[in-house]
Amino acid sequence: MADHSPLIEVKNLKKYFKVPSGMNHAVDEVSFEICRGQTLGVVGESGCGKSTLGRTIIRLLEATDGNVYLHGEDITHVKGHQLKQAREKMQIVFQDPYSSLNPRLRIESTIMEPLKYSGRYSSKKKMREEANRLMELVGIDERLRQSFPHELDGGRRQRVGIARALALHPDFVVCDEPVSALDVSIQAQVLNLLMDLQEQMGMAYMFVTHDLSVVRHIANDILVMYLGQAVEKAPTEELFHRTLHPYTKALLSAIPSTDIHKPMQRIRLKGEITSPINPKPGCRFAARCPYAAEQCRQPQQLTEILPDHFVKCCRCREINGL
Ligand SMILES: Nc1ncnc2c1ncn2[C@@H]1O[C@H](COP(=O)(O)OP(=O)(O)OP(=O)(O)O)[C@@H](O)[C@H]1O
Repeated sequence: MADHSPLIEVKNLKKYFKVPSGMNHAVDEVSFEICRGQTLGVVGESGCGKSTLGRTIIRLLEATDGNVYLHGEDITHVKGHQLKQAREKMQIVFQDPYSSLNPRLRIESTIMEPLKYSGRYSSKKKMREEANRLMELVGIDERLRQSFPHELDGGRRQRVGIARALALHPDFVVCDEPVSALDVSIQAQVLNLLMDLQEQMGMAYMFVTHDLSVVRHIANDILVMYLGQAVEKAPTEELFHRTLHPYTKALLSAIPSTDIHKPMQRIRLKGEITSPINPKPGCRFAARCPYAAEQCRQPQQLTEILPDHFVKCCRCREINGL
């Protein structure tokens, strides 16, 4: 029977950075859940807080406020042994497989590192066997296992990054732009590998990207971020077919249409991007929004406008004729 309880639950998560001119609200009250075997795509422009969100959830950064629950257990501030356990269950695949791999470690040793750290293996032989199993799982040829990272191409390096992330059987994986540094011809192979592994192992993915065609292919649900906040969240096809937030409409209009009968009208945003440092309480998109009005100066709530379709825009019903 399918398990519909959330594997990972994020509630009102905030991550602020202190900067000389004030506080950068990099992640501001973001909430969502992901169930086992499901993928949440997180999209938005550069600097909107996607990576900070992922890193805060898996405890690479300390949350300013809010909570993260893994299998229902609050792991936001756990320490010591509990933190080690939580970290093993939550892993990350980085964008640039080259800079995230130690150039002096051979591939096999790279994959054995987390196995060593876990203390779960009684001998080097057992660790090596497990590393070999992992390399086979991600399709790294036996002849490449003693190579150094610089001897592999980008796609194979990313396979190593994936094997390393999966070494301790995580339940939740943040995939932070895992294919954007790769050639287009290799991207599909790595995406298919991630999807196959998810099917076999049942992990939940948070898939960070600015490439909307990638996310449409891989995600069950999509969360759109703008300057640290979630502005729209819906199941993937619902979001593409019934886009409700003015920012998401602009974002999707940038994807080239494959339907010659429905050419997409590109919406070009004008106006200044609001600063994430000490932002005012109203809608952060208002300065660039063609529908901005007086009421947008008020704090906005993420509201369920249609079943399972949430939007943070007080004019949403009006501008979409709902
Ligand atoms: N260590 C840090 N100290 C101060 N500010 C930071 C730090 N890390 C990120 N930021 C700021 O937090 C905000 C969100 O950055 P983040 O890298 O999470 O965005 P992103 O959406 O992942 O961008 P990209 O797609 O370019 O990776 C930005 O304003 C960034 O300048």
